[in-house]
Amino acid sequence: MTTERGSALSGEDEEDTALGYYDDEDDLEAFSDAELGCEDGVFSDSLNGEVKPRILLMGLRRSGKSSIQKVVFHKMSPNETLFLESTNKICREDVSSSSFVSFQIWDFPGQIDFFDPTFDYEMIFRGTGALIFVIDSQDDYVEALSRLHLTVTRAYKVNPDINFEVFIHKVDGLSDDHKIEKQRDIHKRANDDLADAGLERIHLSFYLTSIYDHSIFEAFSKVVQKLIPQLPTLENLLNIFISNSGIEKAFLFDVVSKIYIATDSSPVDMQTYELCCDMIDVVIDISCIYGLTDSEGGLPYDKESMAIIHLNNTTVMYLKEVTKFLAMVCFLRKESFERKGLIDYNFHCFKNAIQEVFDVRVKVQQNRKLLSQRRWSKLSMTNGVLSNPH
Ligand SMILES: Nc1nc2c(ncn2[C@@H]2O[C@H](COP(=O)(O)OP(=O)(O)OP(=O)(O)O)[C@@H](O)[C@H]2O)c(=O)[nH]1
Repeated sequence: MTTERGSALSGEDEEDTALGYYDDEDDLEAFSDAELGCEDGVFSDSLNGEVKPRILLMGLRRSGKSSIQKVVFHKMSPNETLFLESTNKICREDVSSSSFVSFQIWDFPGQIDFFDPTFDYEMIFRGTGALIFVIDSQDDYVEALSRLHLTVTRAYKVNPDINFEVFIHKVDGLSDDHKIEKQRDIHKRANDDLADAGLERIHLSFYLTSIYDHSIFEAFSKVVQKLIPQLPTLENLLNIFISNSGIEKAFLFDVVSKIYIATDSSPVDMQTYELCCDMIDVVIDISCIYGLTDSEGGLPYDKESMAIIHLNNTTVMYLKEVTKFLAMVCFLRKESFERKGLIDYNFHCFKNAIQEVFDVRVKVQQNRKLLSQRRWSKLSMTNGVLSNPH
């Protein structure tokens, strides 16, 4: 049973948790509701009370599901995905890298049959936070659309709270006009199918993605953000921070996956996001080469990690460590950076506030843990009495 791995990853204080990207392959039939600890819309490890949203990766064969997972969470280079073998069973992976980024990804084989009576799709959808359906935009997508419709309607019946996310994938081979055209067509057809079935209330979100640029990271960021209950608080804190520090834009990044878990309320443009990703790469690469002593392993990122980059258009990029796996990346004008003391003081207050949000989360988890332990011991007592009446 794999929940032990989940427990090992998610200790009481996740800040102490080792970088937690784990591979785990299991036959779905091996799971039961009780073992997985399914609750409404989320996965809860029955022993440690950790609640992890589940993200499903679905779509036709060769649409690019495993490549997405490998590129975003395993730092695989896009070219290497050419050699990935077809997935033939469900692969489950725990992603628990930072205080706020903690979820499970289930990668499904393309040929899975929902109507197979041995396939317990109700159990799977009941524990799901987001369903990502990947459509290969370079292929004929008629079959993918009918599959999308089937999957979404089935899932919605079981769990109307699932976020449905459609990745129109492999758009690297398309011109800009062609991309927009494809998105419009897929959007229209998918929503028409739902309307014909009287299911207009199902909301589908669409993203143009490719593993060959940052679009896949940006799309994944948006999917993950919807699953972070503290998101409004984080956004609010960022808004307060930037308005008091003369900063134009600030992102809170998970440094391992380069998923941004929050940003202030001004709009995000792709170029800014790409610059942030590049800056994180530079910091990690330089630290890897010059920052690690021989005895150290793991991520070369700590309390001292910070970087300042002056761009040639009078913009300054400022990166600072927030927690073991989170970094703040800010954009500001050269003039505003002259008040670095004020920015650092405000950043200090921001960091404390984040810590408080995190403490509340830990408390909730501890309470949940106590509750589930009590339930667990009650259950084993009852079983003991039943099986051993003497
Ligand atoms: N051009 C392009 N090719 C991609 C992209 N993403 C994945 N691919 C390629 O698509 C092929 C199939 O990718 P996989 O990740 O194995 O697809 P899958 O959906 O997991 O396939 P199954 O395991 O059979 O369900 C590979 O050759 C990838 O290199 C992309 O964004 N652009």
